[in-house]
Amino acid sequence: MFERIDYYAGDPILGLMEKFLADNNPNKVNLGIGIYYDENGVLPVLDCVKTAEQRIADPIAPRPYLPMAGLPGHRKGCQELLFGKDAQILKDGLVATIATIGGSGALKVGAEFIHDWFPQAKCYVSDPTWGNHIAIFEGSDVVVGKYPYYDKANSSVKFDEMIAFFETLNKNDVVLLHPCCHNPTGMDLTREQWDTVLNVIQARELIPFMDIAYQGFGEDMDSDAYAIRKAVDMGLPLFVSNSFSKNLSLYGERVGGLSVVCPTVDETERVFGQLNATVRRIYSSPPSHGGRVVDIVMNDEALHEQWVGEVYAMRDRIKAMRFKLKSVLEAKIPNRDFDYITRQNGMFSFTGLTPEQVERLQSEFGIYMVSNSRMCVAGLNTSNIDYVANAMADVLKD
Ligand SMILES: Cc1[nH+]cc(COP(=O)(O)O)c(/C=N/[C@@H](CC(=O)O)C(=O)O)c1O
Repeated sequence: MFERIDYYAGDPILGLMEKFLADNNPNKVNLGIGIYYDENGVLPVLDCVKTAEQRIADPIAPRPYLPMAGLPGHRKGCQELLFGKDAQILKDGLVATIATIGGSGALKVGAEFIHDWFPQAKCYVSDPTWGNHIAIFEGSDVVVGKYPYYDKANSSVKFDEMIAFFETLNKNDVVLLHPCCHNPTGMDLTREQWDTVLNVIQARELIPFMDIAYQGFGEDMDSDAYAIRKAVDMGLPLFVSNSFSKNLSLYGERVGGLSVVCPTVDETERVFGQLNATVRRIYSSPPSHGGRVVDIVMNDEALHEQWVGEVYAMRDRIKAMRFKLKSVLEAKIPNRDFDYITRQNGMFSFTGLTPEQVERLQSEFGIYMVSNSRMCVAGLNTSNIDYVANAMADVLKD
């Protein structure tokens, strides 16, 4: 009956987690999946979340279905985080926002929407990008292409090639963009470059789809949303998927959002309705527990302020690890350029190690990176960074 079903090769990121957990090496270090670990190598529960959880736990409340679009407070939290608390488009009711099952759920609903209502549209992702971008859009029968993005030789962005490529695209083609903290390269665009990108998108009448999964880990909450808000200022139609997995450290609660900025209130109503219809036919409604945590933290002024401070503390620890790793590697291999480590932004560093070198780190040292050489810098801490740097120096020297 099922003998013709293909074996699943596993996910290059999630599969790595399983291998890491099964590894008995006492010195093993997990630099694979994009998860923030604290200085003690522990996945934190944020203090603002602890308070929210206590409010949810007492008094304990029933767990009815949520609306298809999720809790209004979750949706409002997404909108104010992405567009700014006083954004005119929010006052004018021009944003259709649903709470989703993480950023992945947001991308899936967005991909289904594009397939259903823009059937001729192709979706172009950066080369390289987060692998699941391709799987999610292809899984919704959207044709996926790649736009030039990362220059491995110079650890930089192929900006001119990227723009030239966008100039060849057709009206309503979707371009999937990382507003900050690019995954997997960590290489972000400057504000001037974003302005140029958005001008080309406007001129070619492309559809920008911005996936922001690390807001607050780059510069700050508002700066990290520059591209989003600039697109709004330009009056562009815009899709934004966001994730609270990393910046609320709520990975397993599956909380995110999908927002669509529309030209008129009528179009907003139409889009919002179809987003709801799409949710209903995929997973019906989002999870309530995580949604309530988001609602409480995002809408309680004191908790929101505490949350921002906790995100910036995570951001700053990652930045400190970048500088430390760079200095240790420079000391060990003086003739090699490690500037990329501190030029890159957010949770990831694209180390440029070869697949063989990545494999040696794993097999000989128990250090896990994604096979494309992406390192989750948040897995580093003062206890393991010398071990990691020494191992990297060893494999780089041979
Ligand atoms: C750019 C991006 N977008 C969306 C997601 C999905 O987030 P979620 O809210 O958990 O559904 C992730 C997760 N990335 C990390 C984990 C994963 O691969 O699922 C990663 O790149 O390691 C991203 O890196």
